Amino acid sequence: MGRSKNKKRIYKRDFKEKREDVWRQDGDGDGSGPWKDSPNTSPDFEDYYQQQQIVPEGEWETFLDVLRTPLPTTFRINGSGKFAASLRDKLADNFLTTLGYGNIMVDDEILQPPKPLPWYPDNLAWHFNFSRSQLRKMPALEAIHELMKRENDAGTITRQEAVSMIPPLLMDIQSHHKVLDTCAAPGSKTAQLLEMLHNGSSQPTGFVIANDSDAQRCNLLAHQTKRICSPAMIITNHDATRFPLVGCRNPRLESKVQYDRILCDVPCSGDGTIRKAADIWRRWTPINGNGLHPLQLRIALQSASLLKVGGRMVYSTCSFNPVEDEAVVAELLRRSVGALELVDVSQQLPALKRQQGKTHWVVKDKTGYRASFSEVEQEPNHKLVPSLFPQDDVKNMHMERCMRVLPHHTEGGGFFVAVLHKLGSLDVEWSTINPKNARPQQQQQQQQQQQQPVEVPESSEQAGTARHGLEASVHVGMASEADVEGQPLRLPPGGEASVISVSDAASLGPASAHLAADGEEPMLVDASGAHPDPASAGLAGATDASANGTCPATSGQPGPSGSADGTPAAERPAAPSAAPSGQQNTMPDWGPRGGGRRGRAGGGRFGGLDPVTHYSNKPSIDSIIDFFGMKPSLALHRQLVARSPPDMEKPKRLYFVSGGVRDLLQVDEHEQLKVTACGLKVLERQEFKDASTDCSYRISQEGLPLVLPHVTKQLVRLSPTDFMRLLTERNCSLPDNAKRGLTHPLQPPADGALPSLDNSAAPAEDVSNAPISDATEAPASQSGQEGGGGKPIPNKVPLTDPELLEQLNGCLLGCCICLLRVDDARSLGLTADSEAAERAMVEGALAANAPLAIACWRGRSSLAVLVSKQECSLLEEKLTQALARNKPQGQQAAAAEQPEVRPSLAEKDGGYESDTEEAAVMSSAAPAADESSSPAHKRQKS
Ligand SMILES: C[S@@+](CC[C@H](N)C(=O)[O-])C[C@H]1O[C@@H](n2cnc3c(N)ncnc32)[C@H](O)[C@@H]1O
Repeated sequence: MGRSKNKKRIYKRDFKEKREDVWRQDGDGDGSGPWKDSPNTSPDFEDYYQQQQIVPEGEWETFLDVLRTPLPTTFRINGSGKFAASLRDKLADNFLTTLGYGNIMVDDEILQPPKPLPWYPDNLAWHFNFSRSQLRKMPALEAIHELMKRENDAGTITRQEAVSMIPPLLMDIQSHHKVLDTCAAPGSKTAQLLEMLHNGSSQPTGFVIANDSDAQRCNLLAHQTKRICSPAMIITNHDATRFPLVGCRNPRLESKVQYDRILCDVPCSGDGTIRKAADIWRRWTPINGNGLHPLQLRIALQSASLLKVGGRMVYSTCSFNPVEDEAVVAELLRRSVGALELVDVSQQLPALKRQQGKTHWVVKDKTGYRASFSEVEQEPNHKLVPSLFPQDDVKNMHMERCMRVLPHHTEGGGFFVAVLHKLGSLDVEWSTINPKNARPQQQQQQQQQQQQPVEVPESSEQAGTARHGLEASVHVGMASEADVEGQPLRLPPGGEASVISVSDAASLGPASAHLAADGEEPMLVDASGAHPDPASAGLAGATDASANGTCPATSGQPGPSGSADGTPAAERPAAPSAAPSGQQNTMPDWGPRGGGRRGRAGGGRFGGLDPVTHYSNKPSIDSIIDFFGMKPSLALHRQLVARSPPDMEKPKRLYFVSGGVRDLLQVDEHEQLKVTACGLKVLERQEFKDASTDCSYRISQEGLPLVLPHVTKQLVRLSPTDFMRLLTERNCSLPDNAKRGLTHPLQPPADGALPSLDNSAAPAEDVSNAPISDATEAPASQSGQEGGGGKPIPNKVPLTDPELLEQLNGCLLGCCICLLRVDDARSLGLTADSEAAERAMVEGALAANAPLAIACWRGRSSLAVLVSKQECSLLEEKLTQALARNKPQGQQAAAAEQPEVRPSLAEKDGGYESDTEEAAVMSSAAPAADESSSPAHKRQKS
């Protein structure tokens, strides 16, 4: 099948990391940002929403007034449990000591101190409302803002709009759940979902798929979720209206993956964010909502078909508009014919004030308001579809269970949420979206929909109002999911093939028509091209590989979601974990996904992206296990993947995936999933040969929080002084008695290039600053020092702590992990040991509360860090703060009297202004006890 004209070729570069500055203050009400030229009024908007009666009587003016004020800044403390609670208390304490207990007056205006969101569980989400000019006027406020930025960088908090935190809280995520986030970028909700998945399990058996149709925005997703350090995440790049139903090829099987939880946070007109994006006032038109409705509906329909029976789906928008909200939900319920119902969540988040969903609304087009479709159906040129309108059946759908959150009720933005439960399989009635199968009355309706294209925004400006809405629909059909090695994928009889077909899509409006136009097959069709007969499916619960047979690929392994008896995977006895080191790996190889060499070189199923394949090179994995003394609790043999052709012996990077992700990839043998990222990078190739090891990999800094609890060798514990010194100098020499001769020289890569450092974490310049000049030894010219090749580094006092040297002597040359001594870490209030690290993961606070540890290189005569400068700065910051916090009282007071100017991370990176005032205000900014090695001390000396 040829490549469609409309398909956009995707390259790896589309997924390169680009960082969003989430702390940038948009529209802070002081004349900067989008508020500057905004009219803050729109007769159309006001008229439309008064007609819709979305605001309770008597509150209209307050509603409008609040919409014209900027949105407060809100953040969420990552994770849950003890770690999150202690950070919450620390922040609360910091706010109080910085701002005092009384009111804050700026320009005769009383400002409220930061306070917790009343409805968010355990006070783990906070908000504050200071404008940029207020920040400037009061250093204490600026200090708070800086603190937030630092904590955000360290991964302990996430800035997120308050209302956007609601959907995940209503999803009841458990660690064995298979979760799909259909429209996930930039990923604030995905991060929340992942934390919830980890709550209670360091290696959950479930997973989260974060999907977005926009390749560039998938990259934002990767960034947003990276700091969670979760092996249970997959990022995919599909049009959610055609998200593939993943399954085995074996025709006897019904091993289709369906999801326990699905979030449809769909593209919408976004007028609920008007306090943040004030230009919406100027660009607002009801036509946006009418145009987005079909896309939203198709995403919801496809999602519902991928939902497990018994599963929960949340549909949400940040739009006030009933045609994007209630109308979509109503049509979804209508087509499900009882297979879906709205869940009553009125008792959840009791402190959250909300409005019930509506049973009546009106639709507006260019000619005016319309109450029902019958008013327009005779008009030749109308562009409205029946599902935009309320119909009689809406009254029986419990629309009061939907919730609309209004800004003046919550001090936040506007939001709409509906929680749905799947009661049974979506059978014949569901497939009536295909006109061929429709009942006569429905056929008539659908023909009308087909003939009358939906009204869409006309100008590009109008289209731009939609939050990643219509513009995203041009991504439809980037890759042909229909074609598996030239053959349409066949479903077993009875497959719940409610995946929307081309003709279905055409019946739903212009974006769908585009689908049909590109001439692709539907993703899952039976041999005749029609939907298989779902009535015979009995499929609803039969989502497991084990339901009717055994998938050869998973033979002997539990299916991805549970057994035929419906027992969730998590409740079944665990499958044998990793093959212990040295033992035969009993895991059958997955076989090449997607039919072998189909990566970039081979033209690729998803042109430009190498396939994700199981890494099963036993000798290589054994050597890693042996070198680092990895415990069998980390199932390296079973759960390592690489982004490379399956026969590549030593790929550059190895990623660890959770059992759930592994099962999913294994079942997705047709490589239907267009995976742009998955798992956690734990190992990077390192070209060296030492007499004592064949290990070709070093541990990547990014993967340390996950790997560390399972490592028993190559661990080096340092005092805070030496640890700080290592972080600031990045390369420390060793005294003569710790120098090592080599039986076999370590070999630099063939091209003479530096071993690659943590590429994703380190920008290119950091790599050029890498402290190792060859694979054997710490730096020569690159770190501005002499040395290398075993020569001592002049002007450097070597590390001399005998205990440390003894440990280094016990290490093999090569990668080692440096971390704080257990007692020191504990007394500084930092995570110290593997048990605590495990607990941090179990609480979903992964990276942020991992032990202070750093991947290093034990060379012949030096110890050098293997991470970027930025990474070192973050750790340095964390240690400095811990040392300052734990200073004896007297020293803290002295430090407060004579505040020292400590270079903030931001300042060092050239990102923000100097934080002189902050240093004066925040006790945590006082210099470290370890004066000689603190950055401040170094600066003073210089
Ligand atoms: C409202 S945003 C999602 C926000 C996100 N859930 C979060 O919490 O950060 C909508 C997203 O849907 C994506 N999108 C638009 N059309 C889509 C489609 N057909 N399939 C999948 N994603 C789509 C956009 O690229 C955009 O990132």
